[in-house]
Parts: sequence; structure tokens; C-alpha cells
Amino acid sequence: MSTKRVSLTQYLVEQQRLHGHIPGQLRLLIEVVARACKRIAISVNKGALGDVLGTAGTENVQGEVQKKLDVIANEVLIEANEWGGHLAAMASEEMDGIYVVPNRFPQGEYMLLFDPLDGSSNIDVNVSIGTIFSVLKKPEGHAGVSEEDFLQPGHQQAAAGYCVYGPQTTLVLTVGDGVAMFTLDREQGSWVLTQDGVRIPPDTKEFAINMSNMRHWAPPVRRYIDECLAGKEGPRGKDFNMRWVASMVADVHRILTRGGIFMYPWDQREPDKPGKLRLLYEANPMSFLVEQAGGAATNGHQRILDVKPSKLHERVSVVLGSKNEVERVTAYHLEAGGR
Ligand SMILES: O=P(O)(O)OC[C@H]1O[C@](O)(COP(=O)(O)O)[C@@H](O)[C@@H]1O
Ligand SMILES: [Mg+2]
Ligand SMILES: [Mg+2]
Repeated sequence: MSTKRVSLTQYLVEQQRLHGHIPGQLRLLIEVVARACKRIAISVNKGALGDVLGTAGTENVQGEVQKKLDVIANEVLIEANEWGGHLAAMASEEMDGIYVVPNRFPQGEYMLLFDPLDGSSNIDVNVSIGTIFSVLKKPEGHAGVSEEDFLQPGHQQAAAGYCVYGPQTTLVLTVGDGVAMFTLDREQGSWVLTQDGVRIPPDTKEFAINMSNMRHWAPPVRRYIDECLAGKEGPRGKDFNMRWVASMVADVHRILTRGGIFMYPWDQREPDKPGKLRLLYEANPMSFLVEQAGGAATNGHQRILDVKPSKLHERVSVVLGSKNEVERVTAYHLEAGGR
């Protein structure tokens, strides 16, 4: 496919018609999500002019202080999608339970999960933030929809993606046939395909981790980072670079663009929590994208996409990116046993 002015709609129609990858309902659902992201991008760009910075004065179910944009982005996604007619229910980082689409709206067979605003700590300092989403099919065989229906392993996702609000606004998408990137053309108001068949190189010299947590890490993570830090003279025989944006969307976008490894591992500050990031609407969609681009994603012990969730806001340890590095970190965990 030529990358010359192919719109998101054209790309999706092609996926639907020529390759038979996606049903019509899913195509339209993705278009609604993309439209919502455009609206969120407008609010993000307004910043102080739109009175969207700062805290909302409320907390979400996970005890995190909500920023105004967390709340705005959540509302935009719900409002856009409940009219779409393709959904049975939605779930979000910012909502305690699931949101069943009321029956005054048209009903559909999909379920949408999202982190409406990822990288909240970067909103007020004008650093890249994003929206992450995951699409599941509602299980057949029963009427209605419950929280239980959302607890599917990530390999069952029908589609996943994110939108990064940075120097450019970019939508990154997979429907299970590779990864495509679309850049928002603000003058035209349209998403233009700017990269198809995204590939993550298997090797890298760049890692992303919050180093301030080093003293709390488990030994396998410590071992991996120590070896990277030892550089040319160490066991890896090469110098490594480090990047940490602290917006998962931006860190994963860099990895999809030029490779690297991203880790938010379990640590001993809260030993009962498997990690900081959420499985269903952060780790799963990102893992689907990374695998579709030839990378790997594990929780240190197993493929993230094979983890069977037990609750909606479940957390997970995350190691993702360049395949050979992710396999190395996973091997260190398996050798060490335990965490
Ligand atoms: O501030 P820390 O500990 O480095 O954590 C950064 C991580 O937290 C997150 O911001 C969590 O996402 P939310 O902003 O959606 O809560 C990730 O995007 C990022 O990777
Ligand atoms: Mg997040
Ligand atoms: Mg968030």
C-alpha cells in the first residue's frame, strides 16, 4: 500500500475489504475512537487557555488524584462511543466499575477499555501524554454484559492502539495484522497514514526505567540494569543509553519508532501489587502493538498477553520492546525464580 495520503478510513476499509481482517462494526468503532482522540487533542493543545490544567479535586478508584484532563478525556471517550452503536460496555482507568451502554443508545457486540489520559504527571509541564485503548469482543451465550466479560487474556483483543499528544499527534493502531501509524493533519482534520508495517529492531542499546526505584527492584531487574550500566567494559560489551519520559505512551512510541526496552517492574515498596501499570488498558494494548511489530512483552515470567485477568483494575509488571532484550530480562527472572 502506498503511504501517500492514505486516510485512516481508507486504511480500515482496505483492511476490511481486501484482507478481511476486520468486520464493519469494528472499523466504525475505531473511527469513533479516533474522532474522540482528535477532540482530546484539541483540549490538550489549549492548555492554560482552555482551563484544562491542574487537578480536578477528585480521586479515581486507585486512589490517584485526578487531573482535569483525566476527567475531560474520559468524558469525551464515553460520550463519543455511547452513540457509536458498536459497543455493549466500556471500562476505564478513571471509573470504578464498567459502564454499560444504556439501552436508549444503539447496542453493539464490542467492549472498549481505555486509559483516557496516560502520563498525567506530564500534563501541566507540557510533555507528551496520550490515550491508550483496547477492544474486546463481548463473549457470546448470555444476555447483558458484566465485569466478568472483560476479564479476557490480551491475546483475545480485536484491536488496540494509542494516540500520543506530542509535537505531532499520532494514532498507532493494530487490528492483528501489523502496526500502522497515522499523523493528524490539523488543517484537514484527518488522520494520514505515515507508517505501515512498523518493526521494532530485535537488539537495542537503549533502556527505559524509573531509576529512582533501583533500591526496591528484584535481583533480576537489578542484574540486567547493572550490566547495561557497566557499558563496553561490562558483560554486554556495549554502552547503553537511557530515556524515561514517564508517559508510557511516549516511551512505547519511541520503542516502536527506533527500538529499546521499557520496564515498569514489580518492586518491594508494595510487595502485594504485581506492578504499577494496569493490565487491561495499559499493558495489554501496548503488548499487542509491540508483538505485532515483532517485539516481545512479558511480566518477567510469562507473556503478558497470556495473563488471565482476575479483576478490572489488575496491575502487572511490564517488560516490553526489542525481542532479544526482553528475552534476556525474562531469562534472568526465570533463572532466579520467585519475583
Ligand atoms: O512516575 P513514574 O513512577 O515514573 O511512573 C510513570 C508511569 O506512570 C504512568 O504515568 C501511569 O499512567 P497514568 O498517568 O495513566 O496513571 C505511565 O504512563 C508511566 O510509565
Ligand atoms: Mg496510564
Ligand atoms: Mg491515565
